[in-house]
Amino acid sequence: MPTSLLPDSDIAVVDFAGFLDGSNRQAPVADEILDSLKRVGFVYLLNYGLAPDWVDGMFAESKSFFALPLELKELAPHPPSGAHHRGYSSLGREKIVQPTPDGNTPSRLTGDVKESFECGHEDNATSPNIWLPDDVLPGFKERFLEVYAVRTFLLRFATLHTHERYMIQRFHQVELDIFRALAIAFRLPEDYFTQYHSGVYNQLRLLHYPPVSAEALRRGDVERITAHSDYGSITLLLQDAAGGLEIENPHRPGEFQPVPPVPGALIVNAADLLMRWSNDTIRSAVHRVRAPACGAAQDGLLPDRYSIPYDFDKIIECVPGTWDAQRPRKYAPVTSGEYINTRYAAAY
Ligand SMILES: O=C(O)CCC(=O)C(=O)O
Ligand SMILES: [Fe+2]
Repeated sequence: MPTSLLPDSDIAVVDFAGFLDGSNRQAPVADEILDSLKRVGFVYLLNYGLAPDWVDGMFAESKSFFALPLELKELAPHPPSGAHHRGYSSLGREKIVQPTPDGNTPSRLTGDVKESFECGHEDNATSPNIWLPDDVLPGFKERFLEVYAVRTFLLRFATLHTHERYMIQRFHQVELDIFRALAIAFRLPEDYFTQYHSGVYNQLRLLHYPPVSAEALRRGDVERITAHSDYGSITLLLQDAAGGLEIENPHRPGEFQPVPPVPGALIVNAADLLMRWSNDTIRSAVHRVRAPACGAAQDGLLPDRYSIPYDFDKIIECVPGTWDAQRPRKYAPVTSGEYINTRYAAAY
């Protein structure tokens, strides 16, 4: 059984510590994660391996970036095409769209009420990073890259290597741990998924949703981020306490339920390629950011919301055990770069 389910939600809150320290590597931790991803496509992880003060530092970094005047943020402009998804996108530039079941991509006239900054691995030659000039926000680039590769001392290795320090890719390491758990839950070799996740094609996004009228959001006149499913394999999402994230109710399509902030938790949500990879046994849930049930100030405005999604790529053929003569493979193998670039290209 899941560690717990939130009230009014089907999403499990799973303590990952036992998996990381090796004391609970088999079921139930791995099974709970897979179970929640199959039922709802989302799971919360506690004690997932990133220190709370480091996460706070990421949000502080994000706030200093977005607090810059527009003309300075525009010194790292996102290119006109969404296929090169890097740099700064001002309010309304990104218009997330969800393909219809027949595969068409609708176009949108107005953009999401959010601004974003995207960055990836420095070794990704197909989508080079776009940085601000060094003197605009000194140290920003270095601190950002630290997310990918940082010399650090992780507690969980402390007992094994007490006097060494490790070059570690922090988010990437979390990703690999989650995929190890998923492989165990699928009763596959532990490296079944990790071998496809080099980390080079991953991206980190800083998102800022400025104050907006709660009423206008509820009426659907404006969107913070419109209903969509994610494109890659999984997304790791850090959200602040503002609220507003919702997923489509797995039992009542078309209705949405909140994914409320859980202090200290990382949200893990399965994306389209993992759904495809699992022959649709895992859900890639449609989600959006609207107005939380409470939270608007007296003037009717919702406060700022900051979130930090990190997502992945690679690719992708149906996992053994999810298909057989009765339930044939639904999808041919696909390379994720190709698939993901098509989806981002449609959003600009
Ligand atoms: O801000 C959020 O919490 C949602 C972000 C999101 O869904 C995305 O970037 O795909
Ligand atoms: Fe998303």
